[in-house]
Amino acid sequence: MRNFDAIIIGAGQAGPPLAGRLNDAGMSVAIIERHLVGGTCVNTGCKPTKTLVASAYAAHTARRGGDYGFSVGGPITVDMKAVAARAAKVIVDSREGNENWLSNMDHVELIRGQARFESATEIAVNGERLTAPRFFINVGGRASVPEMPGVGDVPVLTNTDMVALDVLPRQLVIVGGSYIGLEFAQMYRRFGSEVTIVERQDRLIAREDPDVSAAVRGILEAEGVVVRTGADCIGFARAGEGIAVAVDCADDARPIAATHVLMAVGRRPNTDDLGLDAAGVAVDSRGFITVDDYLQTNVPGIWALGDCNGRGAFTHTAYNDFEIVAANLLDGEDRRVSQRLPGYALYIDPPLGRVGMTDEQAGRSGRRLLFSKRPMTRVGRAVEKGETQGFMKMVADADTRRILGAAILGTGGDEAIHGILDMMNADQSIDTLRWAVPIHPTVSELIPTVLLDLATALPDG
Ligand SMILES: Cc1cc2nc3c(=O)[nH]c(=O)nc-3n(C[C@H](O)[C@H](O)[C@H](O)COP(=O)(O)OP(=O)(O)OC[C@H]3O[C@@H](n4cnc5c(N)ncnc54)[C@H](O)[C@@H]3O)c2cc1C
Ligand SMILES: NC(=O)c1ccc[n+]([C@@H]2O[C@H](COP(=O)([O-])OP(=O)(O)OC[C@H]3O[C@@H](n4cnc5c(N)ncnc54)[C@H](O)[C@@H]3O)[C@@H](O)[C@H]2O)c1
Repeated sequence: MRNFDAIIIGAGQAGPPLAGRLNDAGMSVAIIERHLVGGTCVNTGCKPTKTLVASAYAAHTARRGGDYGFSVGGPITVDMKAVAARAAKVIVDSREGNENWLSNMDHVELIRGQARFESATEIAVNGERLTAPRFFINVGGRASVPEMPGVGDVPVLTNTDMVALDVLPRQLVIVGGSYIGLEFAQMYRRFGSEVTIVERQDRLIAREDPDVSAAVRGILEAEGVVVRTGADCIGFARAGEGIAVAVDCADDARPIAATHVLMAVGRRPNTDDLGLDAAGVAVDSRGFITVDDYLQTNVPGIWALGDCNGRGAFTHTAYNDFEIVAANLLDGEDRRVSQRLPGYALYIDPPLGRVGMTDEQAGRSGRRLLFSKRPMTRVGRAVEKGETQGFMKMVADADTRRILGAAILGTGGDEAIHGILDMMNADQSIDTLRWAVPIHPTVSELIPTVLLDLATALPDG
């Protein structure tokens, strides 16, 4: 039995920076990783997808050359081997950077293998037992492939397969119309595939307001992505060399022909093979580890960080989990998850930047509200770039004069949203930016204008 001051399970987005802080505090740390250092984000998530999105954007812009006054002298075709190689390099560089970072920590040992709790104070890895007074679980999640008619009879891809694909699917059917589904849908359409999104709910990305869902759908359909919402009878069958994907229950409904099927219907936590029972760590009905506001599990000395605790599903929330735990343990602070503002981006083009409540959530909060909305056709920077799809909008509390939420679906929306996110984090009134002098021409320069336009009803109702 080897003894450490701390054991971290999983080298994803929270584990390595936590190892760094504990190391700097002089603690001996074992960090266990069963697969690839960097976890989902680096190897099969954010990094490769945003690299692929960039390739798709470049191809799309080249096809739009005529809009900008140039031509490329022939049809734009995509070399999927080169596209995949570019993504692979970004992955490997990032992973190696993470590995080097960990190996340079004097008191940290990276152990490759599957960790499993034997008790609340012991884990087994590679047949060896390790013990520590503190455990930090950062095991992340994986794509969920639910039981659906015929799902076991056909090959089904997940994000892990998609980022490694170096061929162009002729007919790609994507089940699930949220972050993963929409990002892959647009990029593969731009690479040249026929793409159909099949979504069970009656609109895409249904956690957003209906106007956001509708605009996102319009953006994708304008590029030739087929969208089938309200899909109530999804099923799969082999059809010759390909796959037939049933969508609707109607008797006369025809299945969609696919060469490839991507399953993008959510993720499940990697908690089923961790021996949590032996440690007595509680999970919820979906397997997410139950934590309190400080990310402590029900067992003293065991914390859970990142996707596996169900309190966030993003790299920045996993990283913030590390910041919270480190600040409380090492800096004597009182940081809590409930202090975190929800913010995220959807990386279709143009991207959707989001912070705080949707209009619908704000409406349900019972507050007196102010709304403001501006189409990107009235944002100079968007006009100049020839990228005028989308809008920016905001909802605020009429009494406290605080912004409650905002969405920027438009060029640069993933960056510009931070002007609002920072204001909300600083708990500033909507009047604060009255005399700000933003830089022209930017998308952000319209944020004070949108704030000044806040009114009790949107112009369109
Ligand atoms: C396609 C896709 C695109 C995404 N894009 C974005 C984006 O643009 N922006 C964003 O913020 N988020 C994005 N995400 C989400 C983001 O990747 C995750 O939120 C983030 O990686 C979570 O980090 P984590 O540390 O909790 O878990 P992970 O990164 O999943 O790391 C967990 C690690 O634990 C290891 N592990 C698991 N069980 C064990 C065990 N028993 N023993 C040892 N090791 C174990 C795993 O191998 C893994 O390396 C995306 C996700 C996907 C799938
Ligand atoms: N830009 C980003 O930050 C980014 C990008 C990709 C992934 N992610 C993370 O990855 C996680 C997983 O993304 P995701 O898109 O797979 O999941 P999700 O949970 O966001 O959405 C799943 C979608 O699939 C639909 N769905 C569920 N079951 C279905 C079924 N049986 N048939 C048809 N449709 C069904 C849901 O209605 C929903 O629209 C997200 O929570 C997100 O945090 C983030």
